[in-house]
Amino acid sequence: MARYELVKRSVALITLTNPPVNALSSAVRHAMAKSMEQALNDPKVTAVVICGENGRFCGGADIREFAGPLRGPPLVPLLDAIEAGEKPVVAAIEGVALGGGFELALVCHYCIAHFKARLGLPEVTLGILPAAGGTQRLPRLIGIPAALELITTAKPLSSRRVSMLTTPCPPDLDALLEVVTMEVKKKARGVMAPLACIQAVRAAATMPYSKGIKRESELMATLFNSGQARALQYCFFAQRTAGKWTLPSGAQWNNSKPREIRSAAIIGLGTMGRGIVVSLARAGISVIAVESEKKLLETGKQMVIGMLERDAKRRGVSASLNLLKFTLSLQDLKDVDLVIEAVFEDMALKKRVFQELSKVCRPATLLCTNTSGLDVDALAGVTDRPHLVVGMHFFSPAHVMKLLEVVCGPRSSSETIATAMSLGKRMGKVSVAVGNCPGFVGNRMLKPYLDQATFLLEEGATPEQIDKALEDFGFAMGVFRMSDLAGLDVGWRIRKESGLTGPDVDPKNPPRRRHGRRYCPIPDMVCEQGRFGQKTGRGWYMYDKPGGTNAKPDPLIQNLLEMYRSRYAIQPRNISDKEIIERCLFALANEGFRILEDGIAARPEDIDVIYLFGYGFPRHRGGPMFYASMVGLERVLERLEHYHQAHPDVPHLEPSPLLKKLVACGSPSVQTWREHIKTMHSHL
Ligand SMILES: C/C=C(\C)C(=O)SCCNC(=O)CCNC(=O)[C@H](O)C(C)(C)COP(=O)(O)OP(=O)(O)OC[C@H]1O[C@@H](n2cnc3c(N)ncnc32)[C@H](O)[C@@H]1OP(=O)(O)O
Repeated sequence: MARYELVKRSVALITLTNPPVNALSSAVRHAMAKSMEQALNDPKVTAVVICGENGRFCGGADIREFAGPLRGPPLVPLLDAIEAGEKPVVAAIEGVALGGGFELALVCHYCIAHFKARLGLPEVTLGILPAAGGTQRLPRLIGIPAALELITTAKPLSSRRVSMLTTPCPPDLDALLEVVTMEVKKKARGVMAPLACIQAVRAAATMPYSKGIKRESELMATLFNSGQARALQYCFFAQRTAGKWTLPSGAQWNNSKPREIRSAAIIGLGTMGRGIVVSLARAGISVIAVESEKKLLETGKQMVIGMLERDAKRRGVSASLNLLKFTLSLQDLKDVDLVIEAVFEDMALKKRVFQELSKVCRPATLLCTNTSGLDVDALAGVTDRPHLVVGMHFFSPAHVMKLLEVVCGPRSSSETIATAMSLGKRMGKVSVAVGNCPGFVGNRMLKPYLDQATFLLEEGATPEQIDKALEDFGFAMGVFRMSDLAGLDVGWRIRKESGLTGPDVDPKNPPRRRHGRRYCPIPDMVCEQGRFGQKTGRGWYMYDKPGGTNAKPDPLIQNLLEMYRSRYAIQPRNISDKEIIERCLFALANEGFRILEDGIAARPEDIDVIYLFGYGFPRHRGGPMFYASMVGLERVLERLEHYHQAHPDVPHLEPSPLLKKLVACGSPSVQTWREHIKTMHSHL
């Protein structure tokens, strides 16, 4: 846990040895305390060097230990003792010095850092604050403005006995803190940890060290047991768990070898295709982009080049334009390692593309589809290599959004899945393996969520009221603003294709029940007026111009809602924010439980990661499944039963069997749900 060596008969070298990141677990703290004592007591030792094994100084406290009672020596006295020691202590930093690791470096009298080392205080991302002296020593060392920036983000430095310094303080401290508070509130709506960080730094500026450190620990005590801290720490592990896919066959992330992908092709240079080309080129992969018409090819080419050049400028690197080739001919794809189809969301068209690819590409080429919800296996079925077909569902804009759903068809081989997952990682995506069903995980869950929002409109709410409730909950965008951004015509087309709406529907009296369940025709009525969202300058809101982003409530929508309600004799009622949140989010989580039952997602963490990275679910709420567990499964069940009784024609509100089962088992923690799903069927 910490190795002690005497070097050159006078220097004690203490090496932290806790792979993979040398986290400060209780065993490490214990070993460090012992080693420090040995060094300080040995008259031969004139100086101490602390470093970490395997090129990593220290990743901070062991986050896994947060869930249990404190064991072993606490960190603060250990660090205070190092700082106060009579012998000079040097932190030799390679790799990372994060959180407690950085605070350890801060108490050392000298720091030597490799130029590639990353030093920072990421505690806020876990819903807590740097409570091993970080908020007290850092402002003393680098001043309030820089410390504030680092504590709410991350950065470097070194010195000695920092707690003895006075904090350099700007004359307009209150104004500065006010500005930072406003910024933090705007960026991280409702998140407690950054605000507590600001209070702790205020203490560094206004109190002596002994009082400041006390304030730091009080603030930490409030955060440490908060639901937000639990949610953010859950997210940290969920993100890492999500990459660890596993199939019922036993094939999984650590026993399936991905293929090396050197060249790829993208079919279709629409918004999605362009984003995927940029992501691939940025990852250093040669890309051939294919379009069906010269004009579309030229437009797509110019857009891709512009995107890559702007991106390279921002990152201070040169744009990898030499990796790109643009063509109108599928014949050019005969030698590529992998193809991603990103054509229009039309099954017949996609099938034609896959049949063509089967003929053109060499037999070993992987064929992937970027469909957002169509049957991946039906596409595999028209090829000569169903085992090499897999879904790679990117989210728009694909060069920005981190999420990638890797859709495993029943015939996708483990090597194919491993390759798609590994390619996603190489492109900097958070990849989650999911099963094949309409809408996969993300879009399948979106339906009940959107349905509830539109039912609430019928019953008396407005788009802005619903959006405000969701934004106050923490979503970056409410459901109607998000729909305007994505384009309302996409859902309209899908509803038409699935027979839910179309020319047979009486436009004057559209029925409110379709396919045997409640249906809200308002979204269709909005589309019939040519209101497709931001791109047309009108949607659920109005915008200054087509493509505008500044959403304003539109009196025409208000009129439409009033006329609609009076046509169907609906008496509008006052709807509380609580009802909005419960109906939208419990319906969302309820579908998540069904997805787990159906074996479309392997674990709740996968669903939560999809919602965090693909749908703007607030991280400090942990994701829909974690949120349900925090509310209490019993309460979620009771509320769903209540709403289902009030709306029996909405099957999505009927509590899922898995939710009932978990409640019957005493509402176990989200991390153990998997044990209760084990016996169920898996589509992965
Ligand atoms: C009070 C609070 C105090 C004093 C604190 O210090 S709070 C902790 C502050 N530290 C952090 O938030 C750092 C968290 N870790 C990371 O950001 C990254 O893991 C890393 C930059 C250190 C390394 O990144 P990378 O090389 O990509 O590796 P992974 O992220 O995949 O991690 C490898 C495995 O190590 C586990 N891990 C990482 N950090 C910790 C930690 N601090 N405590 C416990 N475990 C940690 C991580 O979960 C991975 O585990 P497996 O998935 O492989 O099982």
